[in-house]
Amino acid sequence: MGSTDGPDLTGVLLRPAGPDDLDAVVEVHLTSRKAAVPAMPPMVHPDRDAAPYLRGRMAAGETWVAEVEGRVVGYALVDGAWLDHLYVLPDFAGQGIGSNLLDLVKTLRPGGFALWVFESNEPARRFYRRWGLVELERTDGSGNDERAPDLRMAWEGTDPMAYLRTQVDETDDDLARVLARRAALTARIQEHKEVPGHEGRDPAREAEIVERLVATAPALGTEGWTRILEAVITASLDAAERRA
Ligand SMILES: O=C(O)C(=O)C[C@]1(C(=O)O)C=C[C@@H](O)C=C1
Repeated sequence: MGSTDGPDLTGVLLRPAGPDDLDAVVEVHLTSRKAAVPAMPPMVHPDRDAAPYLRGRMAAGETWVAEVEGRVVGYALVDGAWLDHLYVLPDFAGQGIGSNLLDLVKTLRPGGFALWVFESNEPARRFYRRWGLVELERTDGSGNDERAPDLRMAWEGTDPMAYLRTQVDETDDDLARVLARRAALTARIQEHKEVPGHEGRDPAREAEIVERLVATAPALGTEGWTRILEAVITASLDAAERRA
């Protein structure tokens, strides 16, 4: 202990990882990840993939290790505004090492950060909630390798409004790209319709679309999705007519 490399929050040394730490990080990752089953779904990639994967992740982001008596027992990997990994060896769990790593990440990212946690991983969700993270978004798991429902949790940083507004802005940028793509398709469809444009609207087709939207994202409800689709289709048909 007593190194000046990084904060020493509880007598456990936290220090930035170097290339020589790869093997130890892989060991912590595999051991902790496997011990977390069944709270986490079983790993879908073979153990031999862990080293090249983690080498790449470590090169892209910042990794800090927790060391006890010269042994790496935990690590946190941050990339941009994402906490990609936070693992502590099971034998060293419950000693505050995870919360020390999390505290460190808060000092590294005072503007806030997010992470993905499996919905089934109650212990991890409880841990993050306890240290002030909030659940921002749920997915059905179709976007992760394990195909298991997960949640985006965030620490909203020292200025939560600024963090959340940045998140809204990024989401609006995504939305704009998706809606432009959709509007272009609506415009193309009009070229193939006997009665194109507003006059040729198809209420049955629109009801089907609403049903799918509700199934994909129930939070906004049938009423909400009906209004949104109405606005999207109206604006798209207007744009198609202006272009025609
Ligand atoms: O599918 C069609 O018939 C379309 O014209 C496309 C579209 C849409 O944008 O989704 C637009 C208007 C119709 O009422 C239904 C759907």
